[in-house]
Amino acid sequence: MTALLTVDNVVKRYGGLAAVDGVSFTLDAGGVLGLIGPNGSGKTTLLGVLAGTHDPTAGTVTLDGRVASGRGAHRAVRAGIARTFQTTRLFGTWTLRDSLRLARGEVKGRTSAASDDDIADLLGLDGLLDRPCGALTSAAQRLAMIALALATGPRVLLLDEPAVGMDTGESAALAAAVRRVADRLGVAVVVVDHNMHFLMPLADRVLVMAAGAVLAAGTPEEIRADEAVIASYLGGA
Ligand SMILES: Nc1ncnc2c1ncn2[C@@H]1O[C@H](COP(=O)(O)OP(=O)(O)OP(=O)(O)O)[C@@H](O)[C@H]1O
Repeated sequence: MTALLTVDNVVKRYGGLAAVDGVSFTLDAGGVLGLIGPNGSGKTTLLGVLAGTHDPTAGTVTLDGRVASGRGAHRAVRAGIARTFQTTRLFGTWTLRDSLRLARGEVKGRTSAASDDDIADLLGLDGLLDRPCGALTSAAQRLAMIALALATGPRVLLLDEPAVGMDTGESAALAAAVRRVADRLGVAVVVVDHNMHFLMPLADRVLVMAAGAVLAAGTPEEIRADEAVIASYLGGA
């Protein structure tokens, strides 16, 4: 079986600095890849290349065999790659339902087959569709950002620190929601987060970055036992 997403030797340079330095991995439909590493190791830059906002200096990202990288964010979303950001971006006075309508109309020729109610159900936001986004808790606002990304009908979902600021219960609910999205919609998920209690039980595989390169890749169990990873990043986590 060919992978849904193939990242092949991606490099992103800023002058003399290789923020991403030859990263390769594949991801199947319904798979969840955790992306971890110290501050400045290149995780956000790599997400930017996947999302089309950053042109790679070298290498390619292909979705179902078609090159998706280096063509801008809009074309990446149209191809089926959607992302969320570290900060929430919602109109406070708009309801979640109105926001979903806007998100569905944003990408010509691409919308989710799942209804607003289906998306809300998957994410544990049922009952909140008609509330103004500004009245939602910050955890619900983070889930609402994922709902907007899902409204564009992505095949690949990129999540940039979705659990930041969440307590243990909230991050466990988020992990369960992301798992449902992967399992039921068959969406491939790449998730960056520093919260190992959230990420390790959620991810099928984990990629550890250090200074732009891949330090280690494997199952969460393999990564937890990897001495180089423990020394450089995980410590006692
Ligand atoms: N636009 C830019 N111009 C120059 N250097 C940049 C730019 N964006 C990122 N960098 C540098 O690239 C490296 C990787 O940064 P990046 O933000 O991708 O790391 P990160 O792993 O996401 O960090 P964090 O965990 O803090 O979010 C850092 O050294 C950063 O300073």
